[in-house]
Amino acid sequence: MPATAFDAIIIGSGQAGNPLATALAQAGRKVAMIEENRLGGSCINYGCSPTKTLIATAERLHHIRTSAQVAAPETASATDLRVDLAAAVARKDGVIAAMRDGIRSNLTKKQNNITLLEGHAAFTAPNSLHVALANGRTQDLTAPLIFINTGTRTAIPDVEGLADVGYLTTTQLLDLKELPEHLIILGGGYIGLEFSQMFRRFGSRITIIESGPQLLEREDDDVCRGLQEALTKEGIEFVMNARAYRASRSASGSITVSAHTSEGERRVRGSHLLVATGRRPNSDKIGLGFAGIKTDDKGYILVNNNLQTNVKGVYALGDIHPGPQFTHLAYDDYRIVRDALLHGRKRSARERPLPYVVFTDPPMARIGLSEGQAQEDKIPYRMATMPIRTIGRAQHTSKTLGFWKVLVGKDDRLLGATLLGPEAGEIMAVIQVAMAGRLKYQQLQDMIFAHPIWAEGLNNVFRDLKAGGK
Ligand SMILES: Cc1cc2nc3c(=O)[nH]c(=O)nc-3n(C[C@H](O)[C@H](O)[C@H](O)COP(=O)(O)OP(=O)(O)OC[C@H]3O[C@@H](n4cnc5c(N)ncnc54)[C@H](O)[C@@H]3O)c2cc1C
Ligand SMILES: NC(=O)c1ccc[n+]([C@@H]2O[C@H](COP(=O)([O-])OP(=O)(O)OC[C@H]3O[C@@H](n4cnc5c(N)ncnc54)[C@H](O)[C@@H]3O)[C@@H](O)[C@H]2O)c1
Repeated sequence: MPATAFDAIIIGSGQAGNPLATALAQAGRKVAMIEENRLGGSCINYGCSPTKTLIATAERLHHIRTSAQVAAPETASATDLRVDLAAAVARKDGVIAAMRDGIRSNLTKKQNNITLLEGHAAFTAPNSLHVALANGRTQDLTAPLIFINTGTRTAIPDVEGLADVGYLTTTQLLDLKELPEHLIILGGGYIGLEFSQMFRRFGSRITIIESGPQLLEREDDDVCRGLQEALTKEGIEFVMNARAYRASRSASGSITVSAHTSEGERRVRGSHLLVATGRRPNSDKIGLGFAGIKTDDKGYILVNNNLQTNVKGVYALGDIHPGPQFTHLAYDDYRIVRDALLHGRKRSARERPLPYVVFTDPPMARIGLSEGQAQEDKIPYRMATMPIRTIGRAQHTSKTLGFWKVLVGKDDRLLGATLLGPEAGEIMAVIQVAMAGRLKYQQLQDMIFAHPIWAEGLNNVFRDLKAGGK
């Protein structure tokens, strides 16, 4: 059969691809969207949304268990109260199914006229694709514009025996119906931390094995220490500086992970093992060689500031190109390409703010520079920290763990902030807006915030600014 010609083809129903398909179709382009798994990609099906939905269940359980902290009657002792994991997973499935249905209905809306193909796409030439459809058929397509939005999957580290012990990825853990008795987590990054607290609050014993000297390698030591202390208080165990080299399963079914650590040999035995040591790009099975599309040595597709690959008309959006991996950045990739193609407005993907939040309790949020980065880049700064417990709202709610850390430049404008504490992401957004508006710190210091909200802390956090970097 001859190839079907489109104006634009999108491979992967990710966070950039979905809105781009709609925008291009509404601008009159003939668009095809190809997805091999579930519409909505990782964020909706096995990333952000399912995780945060289950974290909400864990958080509610924690509130009930800790009700005595605010002198409310205790409804059950911490040891008695266990999650109904099957029900929690069913609730999560309902939430994400509704999101997925929303995407399907948008993509298949008659007036959008998007051709939705469910199957695996691979390049056969620079502007041609072959699709192995889920129904067993195949289809060839061509287009002058092709957008690769194929995302990532769990990277599996080189640990002897790992393949044989029946480890879990987050995708599998999110669907588990029976609570692990003791969950070992390989990796203390975003995923390791969020899942550790979720499953701890569900009632599992948790041990995190992390190869680095600190959690969250990009953050300042004091922030990582604060977060580790908070998680340790909830009973999460950490084995740091640990190089896992072997995994084995005993006849009774338990899993043992052996690791060399800075304090000697460690063996951790548990019932389940989650691998959360990073991601790898879904670029290995999409025929990049046939199109001549270049990648870095890890397989991430190289792009210029406008997200164009080295092949004319082919773009790479979202996690598949090198750089930080977040839904809000993938979505911004969509905006960059939409504006360039449909509105003649060019914006660089390199010059954009990078806000992010680790959804632990307390959460950790960051915008702009950390202290470590300011030092590394030799940027002059003044820095102040303020413990959460000094904020009125913290005292009212008994949520006193954490601190805020702010960096100010020579011109009194904000360079960055790292917040560890309740509603950290929301306060970070306030700071982000102040940075976008180029406000000086004194303006936040003197701003009237409603009493008694968390943001009131911004009146005080800059009080003890001191020159940093010495
Ligand atoms: C557990 C977890 C929690 C996360 N939590 C957060 C969070 O709280 N906040 C945040 O900002 N980010 C979070 N992320 C990261 C976030 O999910 C991603 O950054 C985001 O989804 C960007 O994805 P994308 O647009 O690059 O593609 P994706 O959403 O990954 O979509 C890629 C799609 O392409 C499809 N595909 C791949 N190859 C082919 C092919 N050859 N043919 C057809 N289809 C193909 C895949 O099936 C997939 O559906 C989390 C990630 C994980 C794993
Ligand atoms: N809240 C959020 O925004 C959120 C939540 C989850 C995931 N994500 C995204 O997903 C990405 C992947 O998350 P992740 O946690 O898998 O990766 P990560 O890169 O954040 O963390 C991986 C951790 O594993 C450690 N590690 C690597 N190899 C190891 C080994 N062999 N043994 C023990 N530890 C090892 C690393 O030192 C690192 O601390 C993140 O970078 C983030 O972009 C975001």
